[in-house]
Amino acid sequence: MTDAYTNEILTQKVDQIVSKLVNQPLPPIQPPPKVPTTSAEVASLIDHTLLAPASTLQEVRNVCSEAKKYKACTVCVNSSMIPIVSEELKGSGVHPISVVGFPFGSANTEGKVREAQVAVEQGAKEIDMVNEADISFHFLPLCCFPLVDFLFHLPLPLPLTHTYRKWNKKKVQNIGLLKSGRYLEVYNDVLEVSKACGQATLKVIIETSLLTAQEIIASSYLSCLALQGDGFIKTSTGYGGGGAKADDIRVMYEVCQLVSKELSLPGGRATKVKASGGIRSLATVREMVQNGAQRVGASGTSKIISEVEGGKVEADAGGY
Ligand SMILES: O=C[C@H](O)COP(=O)(O)O
Repeated sequence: MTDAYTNEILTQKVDQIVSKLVNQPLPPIQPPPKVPTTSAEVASLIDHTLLAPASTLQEVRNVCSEAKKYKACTVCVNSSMIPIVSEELKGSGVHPISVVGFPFGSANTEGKVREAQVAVEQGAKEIDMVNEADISFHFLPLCCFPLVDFLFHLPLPLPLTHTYRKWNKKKVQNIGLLKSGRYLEVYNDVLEVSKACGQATLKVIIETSLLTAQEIIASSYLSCLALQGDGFIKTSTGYGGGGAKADDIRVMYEVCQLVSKELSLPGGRATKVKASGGIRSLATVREMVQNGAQRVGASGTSKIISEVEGGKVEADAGGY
């Protein structure tokens, strides 16, 4: 936990960056990122992923073999599979990744911390955690005083609180309960897991498909503040009903750059962006990179690599 921020401070900071970025078309990144062309370049960006709940040990072994064959960056699996993946990848230069709090992010922080610690002890070199996907976007000044906000949300048959609740529900951008202290919770959720990761790289999945444009900015911002220029923010679990979109990647990249400036990080060090969810073609990989992604999560790596090797660039069939 940190005493650097309070909910009020974070609410003000989130409101500022949201009003700066939301619905503002962003220019292409300058200088343009290098777009991968060879299979080695594409593979070096890819976290080869197998997160299906019914994945067998043999399927996990197959994914490890494919990743070694392609020279993928990593293999991304559920935490229970880390021991076998660490064994399969030993000495290969391909790193094991464990997801944490997957796929909904609604596990408590203590549970995510412990899951990350064990996965790192068992060989995970990167952790992909799911952040609190349900953040609420406060519009009303009353929300800045959590106690008042809490009292007003009690289901009391009072016209004033009833009106406030109705209005707030309309105002609240997101599903899920309006809970006071939410921004601080989201921030501390990432901070505590990042401490547990030690030298392992932490990526924070914000589940863009569940969030409004404002919330994508807010969740990216809170995660970047906690990551302090390290690690990645990542679009999707692949289980949230939608996947990576170029516009989302671009704005996430912009948030990473703005936080780097806000924290005056040396050499402009900034948290990176990982695109994941529904990426099934080389064209989509390239589009994500052009918009700021420096890592791609995909279960369809074989198809993407065969496109590169076969020289055939298929139109994107769309991942969802
Ligand atoms: O980390 C999440 C996965 O990369 C989702 O990817 P997928 O839609 O290619 O299965």
